[in-house]
Amino acid sequence: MTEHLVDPDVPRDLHAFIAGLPKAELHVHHVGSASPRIVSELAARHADSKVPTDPEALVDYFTFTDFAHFIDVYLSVVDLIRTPEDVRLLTYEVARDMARQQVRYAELTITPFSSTRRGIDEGAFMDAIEDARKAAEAEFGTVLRWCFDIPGEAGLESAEETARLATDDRLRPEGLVSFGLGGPEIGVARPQFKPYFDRAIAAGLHSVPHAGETTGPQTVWEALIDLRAERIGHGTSSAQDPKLLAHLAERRIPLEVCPTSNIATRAVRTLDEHPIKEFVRAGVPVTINSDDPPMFGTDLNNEYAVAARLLGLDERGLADLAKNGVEASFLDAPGKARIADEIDTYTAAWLAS
Ligand SMILES: O=C(O)c1cccc(C(=O)CC[C@H]2O[C@@H](n3cnc4c(=O)[nH]cnc43)[C@H](O)[C@@H]2O)c1
Ligand SMILES: [Zn+2]
Repeated sequence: MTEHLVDPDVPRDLHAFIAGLPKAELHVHHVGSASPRIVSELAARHADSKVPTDPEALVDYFTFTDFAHFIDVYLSVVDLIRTPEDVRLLTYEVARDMARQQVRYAELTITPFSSTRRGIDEGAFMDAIEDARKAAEAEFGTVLRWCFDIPGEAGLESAEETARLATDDRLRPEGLVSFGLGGPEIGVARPQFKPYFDRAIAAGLHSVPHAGETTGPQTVWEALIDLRAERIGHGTSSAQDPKLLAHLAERRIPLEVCPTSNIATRAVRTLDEHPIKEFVRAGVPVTINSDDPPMFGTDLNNEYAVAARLLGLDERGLADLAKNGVEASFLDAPGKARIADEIDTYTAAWLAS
C-alpha cells in the first residue's frame, strides 16, 4: 500500500483488499502515467528540459491552477520523449507500475502525433510501443492495448496524422483497439472530427473520445452522435442532463470516471461534489480510472478507494466495480471471463479468510 495515498475515511482492510484486487484500466494516458521515477530518468537524459529531475520538486510542478495549466505541464513532459528508446522505456515502466497494482489489462491512451511531430520516426515509434507491450505481458503479466488519440487543440492536421497512423496497414500496431480525442474541449468542437472517427471506425477501431470533462452535456451528445462513441472519457457533465443519463443507461454506454483527475484539473470543485453517485443511481455503467495518475498524485488503487468512499462500497461492491471495467473493455469474451473469474475467486477467498 502506498502510505501517502491511504484515505483515512476508508478502512485499512478495504485498502488492502483493493491493493490485491485484479483490475482493468480503460482511461489512462501514456505520458500522463510517467511516475516521478520515470520522469526523473527522462529529465536526466535530456538536461535542457525545464522539468525538475528531483521527484520532490515534481509534486509542486504537478500542482495545477486549471485545465490549461495542466496541458502546459503535460506538454513539457511530452518534450522529454525524444527517441524511440525513451518511448520504449516509458511504456515498459508504466506497465511495471500497473502490474504492481494488480492491473491485468489496460487500454493506454497514446498520442502518436505528439511524438511524430517532434521528429520520432513513425515506424520506430510503433516498434517501441509494441516491443514494450510484448515484454510487459511476458514479464509482468499485464496485457496492454492502445487507444490512439487526437490532441484536439492541435487542430485537423493532428487529426489527419492520427487517423493515418491508426489506419495505415503498414504502420498500425497490433495492440491498437480504439481511437480517441483528448486535450481541451473549450473551443474545440467535437463534430469537426467526425470524418477522422468515421475512418477509424471503418478500419475496425472503437470510438472513445473525451467529452463532458470541462464542457456541458451537449459535448457528450456530440461525441455520441457525431463520433459514435462507445464509451465516454469522463462524461462528468452528463449529470446535468437527465435525458442523457437515461440514454447512457439504456444503451449501456460506460463512463470512464476519473475522480481525482476532475479535482486536480478543477473540473469538479471537491470529491464530495463529484457526480459519480448520480451516474450509479441513473443506472449508467461506471468504470474507475486514474487518467494521469502521478500528475494528479493518485494511482488506480486510490481511485477505487475514493469510489468506495463516495459510493459506500464494501468488498463485493468494489469487485462489481472492477468487473464493470472488464465488461466495458475491448477484450474478447474469453479474456473478459478470465479476469472476471479471477476477481470472483480473489473476492471469495478474501471474504472467507
Ligand atoms: O503535442 C503537441 O504538439 C500538441 C500541440 C497542441 C496541443 C496538444 C494537446 O492538446 C495535447 C493534449 C494531450 O493531453 C492528453 N491528456 C491527458 N490527460 C487528459 C485529460 O484528462 N483530458 C484531456 N486530455 C488529456 C491528451 O491525450 C492529449 O494528448 C498537443
Ligand atoms: Zn484523459
